[in-house]
Amino acid sequence: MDRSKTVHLTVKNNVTERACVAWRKRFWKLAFASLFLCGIISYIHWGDVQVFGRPNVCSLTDPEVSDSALLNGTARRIHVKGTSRHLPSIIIIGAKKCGTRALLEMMNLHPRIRRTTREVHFFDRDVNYLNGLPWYRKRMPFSFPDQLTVEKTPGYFVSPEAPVRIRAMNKDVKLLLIVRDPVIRTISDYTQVVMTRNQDENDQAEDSFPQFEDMVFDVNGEVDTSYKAVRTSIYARFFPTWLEYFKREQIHVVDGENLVTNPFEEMRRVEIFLGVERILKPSNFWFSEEKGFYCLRNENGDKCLGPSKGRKHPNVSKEVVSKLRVFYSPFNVNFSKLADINFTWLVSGFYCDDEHLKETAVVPNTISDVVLLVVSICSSSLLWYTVEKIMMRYAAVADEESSERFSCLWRAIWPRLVCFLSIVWAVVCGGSRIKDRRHHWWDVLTGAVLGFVVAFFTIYVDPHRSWSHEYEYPQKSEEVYKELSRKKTDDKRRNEKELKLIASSSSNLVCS
Ligand SMILES: Nc1ncnc2c1ncn2[C@@H]1O[C@H](COP(=O)(O)OS(=O)(=O)O)[C@@H](OP(=O)(O)O)[C@H]1O
Repeated sequence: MDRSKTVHLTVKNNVTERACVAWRKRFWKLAFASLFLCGIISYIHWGDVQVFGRPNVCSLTDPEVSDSALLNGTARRIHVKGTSRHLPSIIIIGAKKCGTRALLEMMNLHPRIRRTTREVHFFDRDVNYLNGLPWYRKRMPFSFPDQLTVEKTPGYFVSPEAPVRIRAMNKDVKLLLIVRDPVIRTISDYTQVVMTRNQDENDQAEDSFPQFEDMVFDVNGEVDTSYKAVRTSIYARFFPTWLEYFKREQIHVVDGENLVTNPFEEMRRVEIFLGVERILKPSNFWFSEEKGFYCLRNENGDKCLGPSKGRKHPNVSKEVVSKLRVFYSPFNVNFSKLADINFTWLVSGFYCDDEHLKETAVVPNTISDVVLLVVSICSSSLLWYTVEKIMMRYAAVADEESSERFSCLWRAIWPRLVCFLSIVWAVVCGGSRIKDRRHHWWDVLTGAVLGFVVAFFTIYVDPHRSWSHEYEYPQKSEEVYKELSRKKTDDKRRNEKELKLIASSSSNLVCS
């Protein structure tokens, strides 16, 4: 009897095992299919493809100047029926020499956006501001009601009055701030002044103007913060005022360095921030070897920025550059924290090839980062351990109930589903942190490695688990099955005995 029971149990276990394999296969098929579907949906949503509700670019014409006119520089003001001037709902506030013109022209490629051609200086110059909003509106381009007007004046960023004045006009306005490596920005600012001065003084020799070093350092050799070109690059000094008047979500910070090397990526972020259709494509940007920068392209032709954009910078010695980098380093870290962004060049990028700068680099929030790390490791291990215990318990219950489906669900499907969803969640979180520039990809990769190590040890310390990814407890379930069948046989015997007893006592009764 024992032998026949064992055979029966082995067959039963094999059947359960086979059913579980089928369920497992089904699960993976379903998981991969849903992952594939998610991939397609996110590609359509985030990628270069916009299948649903893609507006017809050709039907949206520039109401004021045709693109071809803009591209060949013969723009004339044409007032198309149904258009009017609107106060801007988007303003590029700066910073000067960070690529504000490039950003504006790239935005203008979008049919939903109309831009002013000139800097208006309304909010930073009293003489203009006193003219009132009607004066300001007159300087705006004609646009259709569904189009957004954008204005750029880099001087706003450093103006103490501009934030409060802009808020008084429209507290919901969307602001764009473009920043680049502060040292390069300072050199660019200096170059512009030198060039303009030399042009004004009938093209005198370049060295008639003080050298860069003489401008940025005072007589003691310290960085001269009274020099405007130096001051403007201290982004952390001006940004807090903007945060006083506007919510952080209202200000989009554009990476000026990335706009030079990867304009499509930066413009995609701008489109997302503005909530306009994603229309710009990589083909809207082409690299001009002659200019050394990306130029713009639309169906009407090509356009590069003028000669005042992308000027040749003077040679600045490595020592001067290093000294300036040390000076800007704490301000950069501060700005990075305030804006909650992490441009690689802003906090760490340039320290790599500069040995002595590595020592002076500010490491932000080291202690709180370590505490956070320990807390997160402990909590995730504990959570995982608890989840696994619950699943083990249910697997045992399922075994006891000897329900094949239930057993498969807890032993084969459920743990895999939890695992799979956790990994998908981690990947999506990591990806979005990189995308939003909250983390560098290197941080996310390190986090992932750390996660795997912690997961391995969590599993390793559990005495009931092996590193086999199998949530099956063969000895346990075998024992459970044996116990169960023993109990069943005993019950059956007891029943039979009781029945016999009842039968004999009832026959006795009848006979008597
Ligand atoms: N695509 C493209 N073409 C040309 N130039 C580009 C481009 N993208 C960014 N840049 C950089 O923009 C810098 C000028 O910045 P701004 O337009 O903000 O200058 S200004 O404040 O309006 O004077 C300018 O600085 P300089 O190189 O010092 O001239 C450029 O480096």
